Amino acid sequence: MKLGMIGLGKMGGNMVLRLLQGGHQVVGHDRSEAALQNIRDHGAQGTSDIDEFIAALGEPGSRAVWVMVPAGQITQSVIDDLAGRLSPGDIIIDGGNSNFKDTQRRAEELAHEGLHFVDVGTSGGIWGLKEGYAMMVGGPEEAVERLRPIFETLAPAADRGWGRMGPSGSGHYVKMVHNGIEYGMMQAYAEGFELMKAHQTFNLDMAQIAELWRHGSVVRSWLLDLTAEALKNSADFEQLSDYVADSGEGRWTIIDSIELGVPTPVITLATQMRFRSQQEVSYAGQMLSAMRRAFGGHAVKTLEVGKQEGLVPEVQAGEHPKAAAPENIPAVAAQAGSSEHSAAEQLGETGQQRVKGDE
Ligand SMILES: NC(=O)C1=CN([C@@H]2O[C@H](COP(=O)(O)OP(=O)(O)OC[C@H]3O[C@@H](n4cnc5c(N)ncnc54)[C@H](O)[C@@H]3O)[C@@H](O)[C@H]2O)C=CC1
Ligand SMILES: O=C(CO)[C@H](O)[C@H](O)COP(=O)(O)O
Repeated sequence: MKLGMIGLGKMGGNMVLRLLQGGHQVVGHDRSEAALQNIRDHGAQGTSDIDEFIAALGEPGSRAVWVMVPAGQITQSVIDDLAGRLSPGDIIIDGGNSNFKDTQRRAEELAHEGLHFVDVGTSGGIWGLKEGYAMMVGGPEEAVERLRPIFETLAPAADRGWGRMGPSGSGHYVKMVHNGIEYGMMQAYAEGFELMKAHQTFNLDMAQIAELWRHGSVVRSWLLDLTAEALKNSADFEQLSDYVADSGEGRWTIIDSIELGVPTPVITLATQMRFRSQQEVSYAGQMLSAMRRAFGGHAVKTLEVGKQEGLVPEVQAGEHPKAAAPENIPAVAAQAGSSEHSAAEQLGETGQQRVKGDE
C-alpha cells in the first residue's frame, strides 16, 4: 500500500523503515533535510516540498497520510494544511500523542470536508522498528479497514498489538491511559530502588537487583529491562539530571479521572512528582520553611543565593545539592547571645525570645 508520512523523527522515521521492510511504498515529508535523507537512503521518496509530497500520494479519494509530529499546535497546523489539500475520501491519520478531545473535534471538522480521520495511539518508542508498534486505533471502521495492511506491518505481528478501540478519539484516549499507567509504573520502580539505595546497612547493588528481578520475578517488565540496562552504565546514569519532563498524557488522565470521579491516586502522585522534579526551587517548600521558622524558631536551610540571610541548617549542609550551609553561622550565634550553644539551639532561643517579646 502507498502511504504518506509527515514527521520523520524518532517515531515517524523508524515507522517508514518498518513499512519499507514490509513492502509498502512510502512518501515522506519533513522540514529536516537529515530526516529526509535518512528515509531516502532506505529507498523511500522524501521531500520537503508539500505540493510535491501531495502529488506523489496517488489518486484523490484513495490517499492516506500519517501525521507523526509533536502533539498540540504543530499537529493542528499540519492537519489544517492537509485538509486544504486533500479530497473527499482521503484519510488523515494522527499517530502522535494528541489529546483525545482535540481528536474528537478534529474528526468532526474533517468529516464535514468528506475526509476520514483516524487516531492511532502508538506505543513502542525507538524500539518499534525492531519490535513493532502497539497501536490503539480510533475512527470510522471503513477507514480503519482500508489501513489494515499498514497496521499489520507496523504491529509486532499482523494479528497482534493493534486493534480498533471504537469511534474517533478512542485510540488516543486509550493511549492516554496507557501513558498514565506508564507514569505510575515508572514511579513505583524509581521509589523502590531509591529506598533500597538509601538503606545503607546492606550496601545493596541496584544493578544486580534490577537484573535479578528481570528473571522470574512478579515485577519483571520491559520497563525493568530498560532500567537494568541503564543501571549497568553507572557513569552515564550518575550524570543524569533528576528533572523529569511530562508531555501531557499524565495530566489529561488525571483530568479525566476527576471528571468521572474515578480515583487514580498512583497516576496522580506520579505526575505530581514530575512537576516537583521540574522545579528548581519549590515555592511551597520555601513557604513551609518560613512557617516553621516563624512558629517554632526552627533552623532552616538556605539556598546558595540566600546565604546572607544567615540561617542555620538543622542538618549538616551539603547533603542535598539544592541547599547549602550558610557561611555566617557565627553572626547568628552572636545575635543569639551565646557562642557556647550550638547554632541551632541559639536560633531556637532567638525564636522563643521573639515570641515573648511579641506578647
Ligand atoms: N518518542 C516516543 O517514544 C513516542 C512519541 N510519540 C508521539 O509521536 C509524535 C512524534 O514524536 P517523535 O517522533 O518522538 O518526535 P521527534 O521530535 O523525534 O520528531 C518530530 C518530527 O516532526 C518534524 N516536524 C515538526 N514540525 C513539522 C512540520 N510542521 N512539518 C513537517 N515536519 C515537521 C520534525 O522535523 C521531526 O523530524 C509525537 O506526537 C509524540 O508524542 C508517541 C509514542 C512514543
Ligand atoms: O508515548 C510515549 C511512550 O509511551 C512517549 O515516549 C511519551 O513522550 C512519554 O510521555 P512523557 O513524555 O509524558 O513522559
